[in-house]
Amino acid sequence: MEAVSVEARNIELSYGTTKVLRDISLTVLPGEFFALLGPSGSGKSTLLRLIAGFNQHQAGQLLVGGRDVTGVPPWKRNVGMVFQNYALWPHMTVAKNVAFGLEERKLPRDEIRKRVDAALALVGLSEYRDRRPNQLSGGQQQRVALARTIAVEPQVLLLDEPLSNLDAKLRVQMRHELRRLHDQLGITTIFVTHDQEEALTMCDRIAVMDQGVIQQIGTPEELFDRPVNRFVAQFVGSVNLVEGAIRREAGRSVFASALGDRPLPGAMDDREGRVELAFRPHAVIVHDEATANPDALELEGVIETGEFLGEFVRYEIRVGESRIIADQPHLQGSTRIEKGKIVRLSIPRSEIRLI
Ligand SMILES: Nc1ncnc2c1ncn2[C@@H]1O[C@H](COP(=O)(O)OP(=O)(O)OP(=O)(O)O)[C@@H](O)[C@H]1O
Repeated sequence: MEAVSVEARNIELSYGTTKVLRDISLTVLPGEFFALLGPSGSGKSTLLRLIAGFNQHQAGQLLVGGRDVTGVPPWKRNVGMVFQNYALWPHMTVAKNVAFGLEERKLPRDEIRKRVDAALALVGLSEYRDRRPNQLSGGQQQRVALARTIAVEPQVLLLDEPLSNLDAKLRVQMRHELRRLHDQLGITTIFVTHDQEEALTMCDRIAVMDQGVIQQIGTPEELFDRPVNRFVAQFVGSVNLVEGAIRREAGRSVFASALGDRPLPGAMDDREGRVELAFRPHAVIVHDEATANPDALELEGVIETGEFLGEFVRYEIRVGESRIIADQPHLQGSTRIEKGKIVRLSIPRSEIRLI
């Protein structure tokens, strides 16, 4: 089946007087694996249910495969949704659960058998066809829900937090399985999650949502390296954010903030006035001696805490009136820097963004 695009144009949706989606515009390309990422209440499920046809918008347009589907009921949309709680029939076998939607559609028996077999094989559950849902693990139930949705051969696959009911290890494993399944089917897939790691690891592109507004759309690398605002910088990965003002002084840019007055690395920006400096904890280099590197922001601080996280140590370092988080890789045998020690920090110019 040919993959289709999904396009939202200036969509507005309110429940009563509460605005839940504001001016939503996005295009999911044919065959793309696309995430809607945001905190609880940001409107991502509402948008997904709108694409499925369970919600109606008050303004704007929704197009699937270039066709306006406004007002078209869910069962006529050729869109398949996997719900967070799987919604399997407890009294039916796995095979029956998968066949259910096909029987509803009154497909010939042979066709139903063929599609059920293919869908179960695809999710690796052929041997479990005669079990009931309560005889399966959470991950297996998840796969039945997927098989059931895939069996009806939808043009668009919608996944609402499909991994949130699984334990941590299985969640990571299912990420790979879902991605593999998507790549095999080539089906346009929209995935709702509040877990940034899930979105970054699995998806081609991500729309970050907050309070019913799309904050930024981009590839995982674009969102991580070039967040457009404070919200995206904080939500996608961890970040040091320092508010301050830049002024020109003797041909150099000086950044005045709770860190103190610090010269900025040369040619970083000729902007003046209020800005927010953003840099990732892993971009901070902690050392004993000042380096006077003209291509880095140089700071001095005192170690307040050092948290051992296995691959790295996360230090909280007091700099002036502010605190900086610095993640330092941990190698075999290296010891943690003790509390109270004075250290130098340098942040390479290329790792600093002005927001
Ligand atoms: N049927 C409804 N009636 C009124 N308000 C609703 C309804 N459904 C959702 N809302 C509100 O709409 C907003 C967005 O909800 P939505 O479920 O889309 O968010 P979400 O980002 O998916 O969050 P979560 O991850 O918690 O599901 C919330 O403030 C919620 O309280």
